[in-house]
Amino acid sequence: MSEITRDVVIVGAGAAGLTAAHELQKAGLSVAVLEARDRVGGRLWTDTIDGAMLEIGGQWVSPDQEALIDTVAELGLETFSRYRTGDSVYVGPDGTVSRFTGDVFPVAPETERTIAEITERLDAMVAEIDPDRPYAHPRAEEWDTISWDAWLRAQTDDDEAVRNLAFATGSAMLTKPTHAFSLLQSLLMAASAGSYSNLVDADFILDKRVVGGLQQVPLLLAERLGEDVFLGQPVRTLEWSDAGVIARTDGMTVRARSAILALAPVLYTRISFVPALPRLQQQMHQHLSMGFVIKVHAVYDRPFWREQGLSGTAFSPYELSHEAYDNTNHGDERGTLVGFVSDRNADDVFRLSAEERKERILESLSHYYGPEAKNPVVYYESDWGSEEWTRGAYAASFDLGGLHRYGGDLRTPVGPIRFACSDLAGAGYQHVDGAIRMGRLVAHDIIEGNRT
Ligand SMILES: Cc1cc2nc3c(=O)[nH]c(=O)nc-3n(C[C@H](O)[C@H](O)[C@H](O)COP(=O)(O)OP(=O)(O)OC[C@H]3O[C@@H](n4cnc5c(N)ncnc54)[C@H](O)[C@@H]3O)c2cc1C
Repeated sequence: MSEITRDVVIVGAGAAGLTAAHELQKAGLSVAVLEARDRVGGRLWTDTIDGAMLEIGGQWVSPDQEALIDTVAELGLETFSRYRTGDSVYVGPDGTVSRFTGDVFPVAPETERTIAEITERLDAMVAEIDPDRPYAHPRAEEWDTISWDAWLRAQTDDDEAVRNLAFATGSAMLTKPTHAFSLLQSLLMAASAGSYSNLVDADFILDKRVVGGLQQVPLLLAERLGEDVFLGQPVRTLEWSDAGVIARTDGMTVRARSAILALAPVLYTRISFVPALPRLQQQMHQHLSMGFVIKVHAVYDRPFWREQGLSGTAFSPYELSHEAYDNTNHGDERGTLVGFVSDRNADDVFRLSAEERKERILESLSHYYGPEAKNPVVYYESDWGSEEWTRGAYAASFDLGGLHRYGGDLRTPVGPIRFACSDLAGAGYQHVDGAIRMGRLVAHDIIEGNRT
């Protein structure tokens, strides 16, 4: 059992924790980062599976994600654009496959008009939301007590319009059924990316990737921190008082003046707090839950869809894989498709055998790209729901009514304990950018506190 003393102990070596640690160290404070897994990066994980480099976790960088863009540049990493030459594909309610360009789905003119009108309304509402304080909007309570689905259905009885509008923040982002979260939560998701229109624009939100993989961000940050990062050290107990904290793992004890909890909020309950966290936090944390999505990787000997003039971008709220993209690695001759199976669809396919699940998912991809999609040379499903130290994907959000009730308290420190995670962010919410912003924010709070 080793025992060390530092200024700050950071629990979790994801993008948020490592950013915080790095900022604190630059300011001259000593840190220890305790990580449960035997690797750094958390929800960033680049690995080689059957000879193919895959982004098992987060990968895309969009132009509004300035904190991530700065970090990527500062670490000397290069980016490349997602392949997007050619037509996108949309599968309609009766299974009809249509090609289109731009970000307007090829639906009937009346449905298109309805989608455009509601999008305009949503953009206006999103413009009024401060992503750091969505709960402060004068209509926060009203908007937080109606589900995203119910609000959309109150705007129009055009089911195809509702499904297309719903999935941008539903299956594609919060990855929960649209009856399970509020309109306000949906507006926050959009506000965190600048507007609802930005969120539905795949060319914006899924713009660039990092050559060699996004996990290099945490790997390089950890390299700078050197021996201050301790792997395989799940924090079991956190004793706290005004005098400081004592974090205990199975093999280590770290005494520090402050602690940063840089883990998904659904995992706070895995730590025994001594004394217990205040009533408010104990209640609030129960109203946050993880979304659930399977990220499916299918690698082919060549990007065959490009030969048919397809960009690889494909959408359908009626398909098992509601969206899919060309995810070919930089400079790779092989072609990779990435598809996503979200919320209840993910539940359903995980009830099948692995073989049946693969068959169903590839069948869905073949509706977009043709029968060749059924025969990848490498097939892999990112299954974050089974990861003990994450328990879902992409991130956590409040259940219906939780955001206006608890949002204002989410980041409030408890004694010497601060909270940082992408799931608590405003701008960049649920994204790596948000994790970096939160890491910087809590680090600067501690640095400022030290000066006064
Ligand atoms: C499949 C998938 C695809 C995604 N795609 C994108 C994308 O394209 N672009 C994008 O920007 N974002 C994407 N995201 C989201 C993004 O990856 C996350 O928002 C971000 O990486 C979260 O960083 P974090 O540091 O806040 O949390 P995490 O990465 O979850 O880090 C928390 C760390 O804490 C550790 N930990 C937990 N409990 C303990 C404990 N008791 N003791 C010690 N350590 C503990 C965990 O092991 C983990 O390493 C995706 C996520 C997933 C899962």
